[in-house]
Formats: sequence, C-alpha cells, structure tokens
Amino acid sequence: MSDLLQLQGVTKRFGGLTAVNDVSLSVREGQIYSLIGPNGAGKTTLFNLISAVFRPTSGSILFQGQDLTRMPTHALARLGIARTFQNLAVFKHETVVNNLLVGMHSHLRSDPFSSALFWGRTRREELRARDRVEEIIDFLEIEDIRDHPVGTLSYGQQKRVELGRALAISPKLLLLDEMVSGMNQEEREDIARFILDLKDELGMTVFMVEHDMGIVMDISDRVCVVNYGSKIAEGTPSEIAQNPAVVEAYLGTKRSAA
Ligand SMILES: Nc1ncnc2c1ncn2[C@@H]1O[C@H](COP(=O)(O)OP(=O)(O)OP(=O)(O)O)[C@@H](O)[C@H]1O
Repeated sequence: MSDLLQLQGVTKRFGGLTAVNDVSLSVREGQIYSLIGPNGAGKTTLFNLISAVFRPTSGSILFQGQDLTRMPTHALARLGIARTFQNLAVFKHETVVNNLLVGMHSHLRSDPFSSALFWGRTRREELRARDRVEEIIDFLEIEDIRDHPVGTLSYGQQKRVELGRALAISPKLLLLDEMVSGMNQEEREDIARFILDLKDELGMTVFMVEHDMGIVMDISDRVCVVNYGSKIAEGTPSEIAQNPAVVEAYLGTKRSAA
C-alpha cells in the first residue's frame, strides 16, 4: 500500500508560540491512523493544517503527491478529502436526508447556470446523489430517523449524521476530529464499528484525532503521539502503550493537572 498523506517537517507558529514543531508522518492507504497527545499538544492545529484551515509556517503536506499547503479548504473535497468537526456541523432544522443531500450538493459539479444549459447532466447528478444518500443511510443504520429534523435527535445520532455528510463525497481520506467526545459508551462503540467498516468494507483511509484511548487502541493501525508540538512516538497501539516517552507524557500531564 502506498502513502496517501505525507507530512514533511511541518511547523506552525502562532506569534512566539510553536504549536506544531517539525512534524513528519506518513499515512498509508487503507490505514486507520490516530493522532494523540495531552491537552495543548498541537493535535487540533495539526488537524487544521491537514484540512487546509491553517497554512504551515514551514514544511509540506502532500496528498497523493499533491501539495495541500497552497490549496483553499474547498478544494480538498475535489481531491477526495472530507472532515468532521469537534462541534457539530449539521443543519438542525433540516431532516437527516436533507442534511446528507446538502453534503452531496456542495460538491456536485452543476451550478444553477450550467444546470439550465446541461439539464441532462444535472438530472443524472441528482439521481446519483440520491442513490449515494440511500447507501449512507443504510451503512450508518439511520433509516428509522431519516425524516426527523436533526435537532430532535440524540447527540450520538447527530454525530452519525455529521459522519454521513462527510461520507457523501465518498472520500479517499476521512479526517475525524474527536468524533466520540460527548457520546455515551454505546454510541462510542457504534462509531468505532462504523470506522472499522469504512476501512474493511470500503478501503477508506481514516486520520483521526481522538482522546478516547479505548477506541484508539482498539481500532488504529498506527498511532502518532505529539507533546508540546513535537512528535514523540509512532507505532502500533501496543508499541505506543509500552513506550516510556508516551507514558511519561501522559503521567506528567496527570501530575501537573492534579
Ligand atoms: N489560533 C491560535 N492562536 C494562537 N495560539 C493557538 C491557536 N490555536 C492553538 N494555539 C495554541 O497552540 C497550542 C496547541 O493547541 P492545540 O489546540 O492544537 O492543542 P490540542 O492538542 O488540540 O489540545 P486539546 O487536546 O486540548 O484540544 C496551544 O498552546 C494553543 O493555545
């Protein structure tokens, strides 16, 4: 399997603060790759660099060999990169189906002007979008809530809809930002199962920032650990669990928090 995403010497400074310091990593196709680290370690900043919200101060971020560092955020979907957000990014007054359709339409090729000119193409895209929405509803097991306004659903169900929106573009790379925070145990286990199915059934590559160590250790192929902006370890979950620098980083955090 080849590298899908590569970070080479990525640094991000905010004024005098180095939030991400010379981080290099590679995510291979079909992997579940988790980024972990104590609070303030630079995980969100790194995630925002990969999703082109921030530009690195130096270094490069390559997706299938293409440099993402000069691309606008909206160009990422066209390349096959989708993300979720720490805070829910759903339209609460709209139904589940409409939320998924919006996820699709924001990436369809047709705009109103070309729709008038190319009616046939627009119609085909619309039908494809509806088929795709049905696949996602099926995959995420949300048939029974499809016509409910999203705002009336439990938090875990709303997060599932948000995941569905990210899946609408059939991404090659799915970026998940603290997907399970705020969920109960059952909801967490459901999401973990969906993420594994995305990899096993669809061959999707997943990059996630996650605080839930149970999920990270259960489903990741590789884990990267950052602390104070720098990468301090990378390996399989069992290698990471036994790494003295990782244990120290986490225990040190607990000590200072106590
Ligand atoms: N936009 C910003 N401007 C200035 N400093 C920032 C900005 N974003 C993050 N930082 C700083 O960069 C450092 C890394 O923050 P970041 O949010 O990336 O850490 P994190 O690992 O995601 O933390 P948490 O687990 O608490 O979400 C912190 O010291 C933070 O205060």
